[in-house]
Amino acid sequence: MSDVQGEVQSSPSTESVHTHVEKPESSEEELAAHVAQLRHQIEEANYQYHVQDNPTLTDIEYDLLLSELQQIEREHPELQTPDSPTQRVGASPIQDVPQHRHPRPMLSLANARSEQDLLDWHRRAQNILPDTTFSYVCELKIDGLAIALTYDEGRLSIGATRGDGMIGEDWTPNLRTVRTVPQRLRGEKIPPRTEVRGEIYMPIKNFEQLNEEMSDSRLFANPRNAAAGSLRQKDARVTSNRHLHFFAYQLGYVDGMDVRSHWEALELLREWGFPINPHIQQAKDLDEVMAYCNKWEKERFNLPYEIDGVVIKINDFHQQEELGSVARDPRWAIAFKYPPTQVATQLHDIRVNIGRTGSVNPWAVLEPITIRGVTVSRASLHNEGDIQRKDLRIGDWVLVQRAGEVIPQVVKPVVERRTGQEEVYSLPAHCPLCGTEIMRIPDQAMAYCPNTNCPARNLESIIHFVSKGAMDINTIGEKMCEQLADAGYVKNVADFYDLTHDQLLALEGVKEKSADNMLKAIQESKKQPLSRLLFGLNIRYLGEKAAQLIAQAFGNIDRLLEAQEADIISVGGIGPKIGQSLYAWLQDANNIALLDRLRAAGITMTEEQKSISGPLNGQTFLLTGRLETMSRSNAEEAIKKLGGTIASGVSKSLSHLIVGEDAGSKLAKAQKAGVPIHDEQWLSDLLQHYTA
Ligand SMILES: NC(=O)c1ccc[n+]([C@@H]2O[C@H](COP(=O)([O-])OP(=O)(O)OC[C@H]3O[C@@H](n4cnc5c(N)ncnc54)[C@H](O)[C@@H]3O)[C@@H](O)[C@H]2O)c1
Ligand SMILES: [Zn+2]
Repeated sequence: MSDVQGEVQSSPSTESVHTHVEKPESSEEELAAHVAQLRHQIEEANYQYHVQDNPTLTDIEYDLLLSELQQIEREHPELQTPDSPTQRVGASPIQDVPQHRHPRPMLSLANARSEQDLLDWHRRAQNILPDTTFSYVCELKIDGLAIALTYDEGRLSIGATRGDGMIGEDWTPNLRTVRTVPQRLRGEKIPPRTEVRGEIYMPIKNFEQLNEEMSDSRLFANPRNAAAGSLRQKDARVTSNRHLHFFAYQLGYVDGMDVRSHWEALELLREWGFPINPHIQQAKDLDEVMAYCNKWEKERFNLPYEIDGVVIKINDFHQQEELGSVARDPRWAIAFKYPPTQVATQLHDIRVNIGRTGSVNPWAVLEPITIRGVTVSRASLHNEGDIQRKDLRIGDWVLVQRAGEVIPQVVKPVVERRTGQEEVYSLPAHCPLCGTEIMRIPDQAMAYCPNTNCPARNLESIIHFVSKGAMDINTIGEKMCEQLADAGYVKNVADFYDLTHDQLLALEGVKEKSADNMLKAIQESKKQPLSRLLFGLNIRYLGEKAAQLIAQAFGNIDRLLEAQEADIISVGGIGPKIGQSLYAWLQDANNIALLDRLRAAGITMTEEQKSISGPLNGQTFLLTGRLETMSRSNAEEAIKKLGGTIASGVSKSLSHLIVGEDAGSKLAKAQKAGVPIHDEQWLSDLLQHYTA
């Protein structure tokens, strides 16, 4: 029951997963049977969604079923029943949690999906209250779950979920663990009793973290389910660790105080210490409402939490009361819903491609679907570990998400839709391009084709070498790289510098002029600094930023080649993963040979040291011998951070020579040149002085 996401789902009856139900011949009996079936499906979906926090349909599929039922009931009022899901909200509370009867029902919201729907809503209100001008409050529709908090004499006494709208589940101890739910009201005006409503939600970041810690069938589909599943836990300590947040958006009721409008109520809630969403705005007409809806449709992906639409409320409480409600929705409010970011589709196959560092990258072949106006037929699957963690099987129905990010992601399988025919996937044992055995690194989710001459890898790596952030040889594009690789002229990146005019002319479609331009750009690229070269060399994990940090820290390739693994890892911003990978790359004889060829070709292998302004500006330092309390590269970095420069050798202009154990010839040279000489203690005092 309550520790819902820990439960294995019981498989629902199969008809609950077919969303398209054949409408029978319109004989009365058959229509009644159809209605019964629709209701059964909707009830089942409600149970999975509201009680198990684990939807088996997407919202679109659910909404289609519900609106079909609503339409039939409108056309055939004789088929309406008070217990139809069109008349009720959510799902009944579960039995073994204390129940709370809401003094005022907690309703749902009617949906609008277009401007026309909003105009219709407005017209219906206007028909009931002719000659009335409405003003509105626009709010983000936070995708979480609604709760009602009761305060007696200003103290939180009950916290309950919406349940079926009449009776909710009492989760007071768990709600007390949510830090943004006030235990006591602040301020002067404390009523004897009041009820405040709002949304419990989980920020996207925390949702993603939580899902990373979860496994396979326990994955949450979205932050909404994660919030609901995390609140409804038997053990309040679990809830407490789940990073739930709260926004208040409604005054349920208040005893002994006169509040006239929703806007006034929000002000009061703020005074009492409730978190109120900062983006709530008043609107004087539907144009302003529409502008708000349009604005947030685009900007919603920059929010730290998910919203699925905008809620528009008629501001005046008196008007609200006169409008009242119909079935499960108030007439004075409406939800403007955005197109969904998640859609369910079938996973037909999993394929892999080989990246420029040899990484094996699996991707999903999907039954094409449209998400937010774009047809999606493939999605990234990150790596094998991710596929296993999510327990994705070929043939599965999967939830695919296209939210802020451009590349669609497979969120999770819809386990309830499995037929038993699905196949567990494992990566090919051999590289699909060169046949080399795929290598796995223990403790890392990644798999690699270790063949440095793998055609896929070669092509990708030479494409990367000429690309913009790397050597920027802009007259050579992807297509040309393919031609050069196919012709056998470029087998590794050093081959670019041996290309001849005649070779280029021999390629299809290459004329004098373009051959000239290519050679010129290749020539130019020799001036690129060390950081560009390092980034261009396709060293696993070494991105653009890391390459810059390394080049800044070591200044030239020789010092980098001399460095120990620990020296590399100790560079600020470089972790052990990058450090180990770079160090291993630099030890490999093939790579050293490659660097030698590049050096012989005349490529710049130094980095101009960025001058940082600081107290040591204008002073040059040289360190020699072994230091006791810090590594040499750490010390050098600290000096540079304070604006000092590291010299490349002893000269008269050197400001300080720092001498450690077993200092060599530099010491003698410095003594001769009359350079000030200091020990390690002097340096650490100096650094301490400026950094303390
Ligand atoms: N996938 C499924 O199987 C399945 C099953 C049941 C329900 N659903 C989804 O749930 C929807 C129905 O759920 P519902 O009845 O909660 O309606 P709703 O989510 O469309 O709207 C009502 C809810 O909006 C929330 N809300 C967020 N911000 C708000 C604000 N500022 N002011 C007021 N309310 C705010 C509240 O929680 C409120 O209860 C369906 O449209 C469907 O998308 C899906
Ligand atoms: Zn290969």
